[in-house]
Amino acid sequence: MDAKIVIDDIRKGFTRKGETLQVIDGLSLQVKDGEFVAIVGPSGCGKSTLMKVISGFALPDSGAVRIDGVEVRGPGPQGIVISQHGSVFPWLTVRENLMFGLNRGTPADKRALADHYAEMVGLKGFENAYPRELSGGMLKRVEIARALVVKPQILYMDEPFSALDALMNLRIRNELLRILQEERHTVILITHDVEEALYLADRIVVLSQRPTTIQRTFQVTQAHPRRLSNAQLQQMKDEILSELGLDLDLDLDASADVVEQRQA
Ligand SMILES: Nc1ncnc2c1ncn2[C@@H]1O[C@H](COP(=O)(O)OP(=O)(O)OP(=O)(O)O)[C@@H](O)[C@H]1O
Repeated sequence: MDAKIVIDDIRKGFTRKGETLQVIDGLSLQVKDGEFVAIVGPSGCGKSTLMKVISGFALPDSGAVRIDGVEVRGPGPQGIVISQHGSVFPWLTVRENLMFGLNRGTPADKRALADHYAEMVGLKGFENAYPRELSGGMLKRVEIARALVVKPQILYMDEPFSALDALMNLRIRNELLRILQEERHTVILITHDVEEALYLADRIVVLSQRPTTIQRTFQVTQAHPRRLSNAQLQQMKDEILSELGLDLDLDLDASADVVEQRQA
């Protein structure tokens, strides 16, 4: 099957006061229709820049991104970005926020669709609430519903759950998996959280330090719901952390040394 998204040898840098900071250095990746790809990488390596290029919010200096064979020259209707910053309008109710991006159908159709998605993310009964009346986790669910209601083919998620507490993070991950089972989207997720990637993704791409390119990819074949205590997933987690330069055994040894030195 042809790839849904083709990222073809892209390069991207930023020039300031005559100095160029090279951020992406010849990166190629293909994402299949309906695939869930997670991207992890060292802090500041260029993950968000990559996401902006893939979603059309920034243009590469060279190379190209193609969706269904068509080169991306700007943000398109087939994809929606969910970021950590949030884009819920505070002056609109939950229902109005969900109806905002809908431009087809009668007002009654739009309302019914908005309410369906509010229910899907567990916000039934809060359709008339304003964002200020919701918790952080509920707001994030409005955000997800707002992205899903327009039925995008592609979800671009840049650290979408990083502002949430651990429990809400787990709940929303499960919510997302459930929705993805019902409605097939192609997903690209950027995350700092290796366990989140292991829990959700079909494939995990590890980026190198800046200027970034793909260092290694991991195929995650375990069926959902996954148990992170699974030996293969644990092994993969160790390998990914090691790719990221976070070798846990070494780090523990190093910190034990420090403790011993302090005690001496
Ligand atoms: N618009 C811009 N102009 C100049 N430099 C930029 C711009 N956007 C990003 N950068 C620089 O590009 C580099 C990569 O930034 P980016 O935000 O893509 O990294 P990241 O991997 O997402 O970071 P983090 O892990 O902290 O979320 C950084 O050094 C950043 O300062």
